[in-house]
Amino acid sequence: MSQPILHVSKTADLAVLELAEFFIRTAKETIAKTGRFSVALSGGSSPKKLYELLASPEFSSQLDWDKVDFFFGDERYVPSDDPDSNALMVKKALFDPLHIPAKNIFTVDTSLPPDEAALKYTQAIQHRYQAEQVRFDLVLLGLGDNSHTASLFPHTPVLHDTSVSVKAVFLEEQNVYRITMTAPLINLAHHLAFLVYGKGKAEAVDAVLNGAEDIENHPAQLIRAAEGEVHWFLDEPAASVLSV
Ligand SMILES: O=C1O[C@H](COP(=O)(O)O)[C@@H](O)[C@H](O)[C@H]1O
Repeated sequence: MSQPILHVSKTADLAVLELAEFFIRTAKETIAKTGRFSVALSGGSSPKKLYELLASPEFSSQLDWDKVDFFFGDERYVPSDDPDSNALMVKKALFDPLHIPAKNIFTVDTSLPPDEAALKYTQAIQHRYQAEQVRFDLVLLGLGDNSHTASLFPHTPVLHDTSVSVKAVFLEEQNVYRITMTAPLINLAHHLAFLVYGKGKAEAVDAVLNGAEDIENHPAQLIRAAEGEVHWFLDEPAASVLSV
């Protein structure tokens, strides 16, 4: 299993720029080899800058976006027009500006009950890959200050789920459901890329990368590429307590 590859930039904007360049390079190489590029996007607030940069003329002109299939590593269990929706954030930042066709966007149907939404999403992913093994070309990930990634939150049953699928998870503290890819599904990706910036994430970054194994408290430790590479795009504040 390969070691994480760290890309530490002076500022958040520079970390986003380096990840945008990595995204385009990886997508072009994959499309040249296979004809398409499948990516599972992360949500929350950190990646909004990335999606807006990818939608800018400087970057959007570098890729045949019609050859990209967009999925979501996780989704909040809210209506599609809810401000907390990851898909709505990406729609505004990337899909609408680039006029991405609906046929290439695979979102979680949160109008269904949580478990049905998760099952339907699992089936949508399996259908896209047909009989081949479900391996995303790239999965983008964030990191919460509590070491969650996607919606793999501390002390939730999904941390021990060994299936290659999407599951519904109930977050007792927030009294909300989330829909998330399991770690085994994420780990099958050819490339995994975390985007983490800000001093508030520094302790979590160090605990995940250098701390003792403790997936209950630091679920992002579950992210270990089966055969691919795990990249961390960090700014200096987020990397500031990394024990060398
Ligand atoms: O709730 C979520 O949190 C993580 C981290 O978000 P960030 O804004 O702190 O980077 C995000 O990756 C995930 O997609 C989202 O649902």
